[in-house]
Amino acid sequence: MGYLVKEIFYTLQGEGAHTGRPAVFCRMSRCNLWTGYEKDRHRAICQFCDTDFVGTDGVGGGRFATADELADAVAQAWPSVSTDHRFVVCTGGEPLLQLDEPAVEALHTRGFEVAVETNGTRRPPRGIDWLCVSPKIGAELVVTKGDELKLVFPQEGGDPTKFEQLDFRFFRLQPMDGPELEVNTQAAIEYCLKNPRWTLSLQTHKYLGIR
Ligand SMILES: C[S@@+](CC[C@H](N)C(=O)[O-])C[C@H]1O[C@@H](n2cnc3c(N)ncnc32)[C@H](O)[C@@H]1O
Ligand SMILES: Nc1nc2[nH]cc(C(=O)O)c2c(=O)[nH]1
Ligand code: SF4
Ligand SMILES: [Mg+2]
Repeated sequence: MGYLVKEIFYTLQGEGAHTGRPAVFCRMSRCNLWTGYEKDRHRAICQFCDTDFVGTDGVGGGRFATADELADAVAQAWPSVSTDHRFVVCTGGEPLLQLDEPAVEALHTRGFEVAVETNGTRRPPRGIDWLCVSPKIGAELVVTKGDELKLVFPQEGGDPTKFEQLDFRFFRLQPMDGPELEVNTQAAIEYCLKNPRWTLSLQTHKYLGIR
């Protein structure tokens, strides 16, 4: 068993409410909505993924046998020994296939606030400090409350009004990256202007040229 991790790296959170905040990203391997192989993309439930989450071969990646080993690797990526302002974003792939309560506890023990980016198809363990759910049309959403709902926009059959009654503090539209990014960004801007409950989330790291 253990935890399979694609990569662990330190950068600024690029998206959502914590945009600009220094964070260690712990990108877990594997997803339940796509194999991660290009040959399978056309038949995946989630077809627009911008991420390589296959294997454990990225910077800082590997197989960590225990929660303590995983949390030690995350702590090692934080630039100072000071535990002030420590922040980890668990993402993937789909982190909730692997992230469990012992891992969250081990990260807390090392002074980390724990954020998660999830597709919302798996129940989160207790103790997560910031839960960002990004629903995928065609996949059952089981996580109906959290801190931030970040809808990639537009998605066929993904009218934002479908999500407005859920129990989140922030509702964001994130333009779908890909060949239509510019058009999608304009559409998201227009949607937010007309429906002010929704606010724009840009993938600022891509504009800044950081990871
Ligand atoms: C790679 S996913 C990993 C976490 C989780 N599997 C999920 O989907 O939320 C991280 C974030 O990137 C978003 N994302 C993935 N591909 C995107 C794209 N082409 N354009 C905009 N956002 C995208 C996801 O919706 C999610 O909010
Ligand atoms: N800088 C930066 N911010 C991010 N926010 C969410 C990301 C993700 O892939 O989950 C991500 C990422 O890959 N890089
Ligand atoms: S659910 Fe997340 S990690 Fe999985 S394929 Fe979609 S965007 Fe990528
Ligand atoms: Mg990303």
